[in-house]
Amino acid sequence: MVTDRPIVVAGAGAIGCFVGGQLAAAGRRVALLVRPRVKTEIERFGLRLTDFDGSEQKLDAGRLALSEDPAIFHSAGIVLVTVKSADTADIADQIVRHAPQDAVIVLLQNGVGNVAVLNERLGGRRVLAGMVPFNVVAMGEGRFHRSSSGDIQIGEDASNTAAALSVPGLTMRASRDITSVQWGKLIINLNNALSALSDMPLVAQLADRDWRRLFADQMAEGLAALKAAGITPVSATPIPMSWTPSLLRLPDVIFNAILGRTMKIDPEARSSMWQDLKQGRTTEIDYLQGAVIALAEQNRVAVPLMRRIVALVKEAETSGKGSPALSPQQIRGGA
Ligand SMILES: NC(=O)C1=CN([C@@H]2O[C@H](COP(=O)(O)OP(=O)(O)OC[C@H]3O[C@@H](n4cnc5c(N)ncnc54)[C@H](OP(=O)(O)O)[C@@H]3O)[C@@H](O)[C@H]2O)C=CC1
Ligand SMILES: CC(C)(CO)C(=O)C(=O)O
Repeated sequence: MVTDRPIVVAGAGAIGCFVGGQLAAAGRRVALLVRPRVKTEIERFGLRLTDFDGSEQKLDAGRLALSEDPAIFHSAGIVLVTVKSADTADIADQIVRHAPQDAVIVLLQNGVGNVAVLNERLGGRRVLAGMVPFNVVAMGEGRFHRSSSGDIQIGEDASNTAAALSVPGLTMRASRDITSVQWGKLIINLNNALSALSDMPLVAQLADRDWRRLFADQMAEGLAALKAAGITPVSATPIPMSWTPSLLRLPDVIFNAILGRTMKIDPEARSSMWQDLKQGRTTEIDYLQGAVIALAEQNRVAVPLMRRIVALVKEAETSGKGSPALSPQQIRGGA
């Protein structure tokens, strides 16, 4: 059975180390395909997984197999793809070369296009799309901090892979409509760019009505583009998608009371795009805003704010100086 074989994390960074670490802590056989710097970090410090609720797990490096060699896929039962979207095609080619034909491939990535890239390259293999609602920040010295709540969702399958991957501290739920769930997450991920441009932690940013109005305006453009394309996103949060822009525009006191009751986010949460700018890496903007802009173009929907945000993120990528720490007014600038 594939579930008796190791779970291999393909490209372990923030999400891969946290998810792989939770599975290993629960006694699953886990192997991480890692870059040399991540391997050295884990070998030196082990893994320390901290959570927004204050819980913590520590694992010695010996509890996981670590390698930078894709031959590590050779006996995989399940492969968790946790690379950034731009690396999906490369990792797919490595999976084709090294993983057994019957391994189940599960995508734990943002964006909606990765599943097609994998299906195209992995023709005939079992590929399940997924959606990770929570935030993980790589804090250094082997610490990976989950700073917000929510359960991972993956596509439903006959073998119930979601149940096979659920352990204490990490629940995966099966979804019958994972594509709509991924679109719902993409709409939330439109804020990754604002978080990256603001240089603010998510909690501080969401506590400020000017930032929320900007997020709501961008989200309204996104929802209009999806509607024109006939896509009905499923909310990735406990709040229905169609209410979210109005909710974001509410005064601080009311918004904070609703947020506090529906989601847990701690002060350390930062979007993955903020982490990319900080580390001088190319962001996933083309796979997030880019996917919506493509739909908007096909359906002649105007998305001027989103286009301006893409231009600002690209400028920040080119400058290589991390977040430009812009204000909402500076971002609105030419839109
Ligand atoms: N971080 C978060 O809070 C969340 C992230 N996500 C999504 O999850 C996905 C992963 O994000 P995240 O974990 O933050 O990304 P990271 O960049 O932290 O992790 C990806 C890791 O994969 C490595 N990698 C890429 N290709 C290979 C390869 N061929 N062999 C070995 N290692 C490789 C990267 O190394 P290198 O950088 O050197 O290429 C990097 O260390 C993204 O789609 C993101 O949008 C979703 C929800 C929340
Ligand atoms: C923060 C979060 C969970 C939502 O925007 C995310 O998906 C990311 O950082 O990429």
